[in-house]
Amino acid sequence: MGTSFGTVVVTGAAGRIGSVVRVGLRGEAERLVLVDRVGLAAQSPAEEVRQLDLRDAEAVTAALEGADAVVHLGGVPDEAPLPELLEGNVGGTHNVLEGARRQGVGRVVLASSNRLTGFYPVSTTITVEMPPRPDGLYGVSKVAVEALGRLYADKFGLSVVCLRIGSFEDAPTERRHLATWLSPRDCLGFVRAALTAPDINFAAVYAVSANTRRFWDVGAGSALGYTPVDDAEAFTPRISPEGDTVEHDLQGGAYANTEYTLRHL
Ligand SMILES: NC(=O)C1=CN([C@@H]2O[C@H](COP(=O)(O)OP(=O)(O)OC[C@H]3O[C@@H](n4cnc5c(N)ncnc54)[C@H](O)[C@@H]3O)[C@@H](O)[C@H]2O)C=CC1
Ligand SMILES: O=C(O)[C@H]1OC(=O)[C@H](O)[C@@H](O)[C@@H]1O
Repeated sequence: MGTSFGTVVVTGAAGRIGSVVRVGLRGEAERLVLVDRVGLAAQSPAEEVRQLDLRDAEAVTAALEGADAVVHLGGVPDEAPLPELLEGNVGGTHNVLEGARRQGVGRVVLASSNRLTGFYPVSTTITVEMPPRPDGLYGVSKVAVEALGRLYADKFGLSVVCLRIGSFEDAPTERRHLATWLSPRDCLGFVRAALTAPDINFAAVYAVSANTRRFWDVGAGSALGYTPVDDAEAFTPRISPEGDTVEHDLQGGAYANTEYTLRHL
């Protein structure tokens, strides 16, 4: 594949999703700037590493110099005390958006999460027009992430895509994943589409595989030009019903339990 993406900055590049995106965009991005607070080593001449904390606004702005796009994955990926979520996710995303505004970055892709609608019942099909019902404080932080994206799109004309990522796993391992799974291949498909879809001021899209049992309307996903290909249903025989100790009727499953948030207060 050719080098169609120009300079792409990936934050959280050392993480689970970042590692897959890094490899996936290798050879496709002319220059790949890998940002994380964890040390990384460049693995190709096209790669550059920036070890920094996303809470450091000046360092983030400097890392975005000359970027055509940023895929912002860095942050706290699950329930945590609110100050950590506010600093890491809300503050970190603000720094990325503000840096992108100052550096004239053409496209900002933000890692949002399905957990911002995790309190809806499993029987409801969710569209991106429906109001958030977060399953915890982490979900609340992602509501703020999307609101920041919208603000920077509306007020400053940035082009922002929020990917509401499902459960990113090599393969589904629990019953909830039969609805929420996002395969690595589909994850890359959504990220590539989020980087290249033309004429976007703001879009929020569920990034989920083509699961027979999915909870989310992916009509807007095809508006990005990507149709997912994997279906968790094929893994059903490998998933033991005993794996679930509680029957969950909320989309966030165990994440929506009262205790899950109380443990982090
Ligand atoms: N894994 C999943 O299924 C889902 C992930 N997401 C979101 O996708 C993004 C990536 O998730 P994962 O790869 O699973 O998480 P991860 O924890 O594996 O990776 C996050 C990376 O961000 C870095 N990071 C965290 N705070 C930082 C800071 N202040 N400064 C610099 N680097 C920092 C960490 O060092 C880590 O390498 C997160 O924003 C998460 O909320 C959303 C929905 C589902
Ligand atoms: O909903 C899910 O399964 C996933 O959602 C997320 O946002 C989290 O980052 C991830 O740790 C969960 O596994």
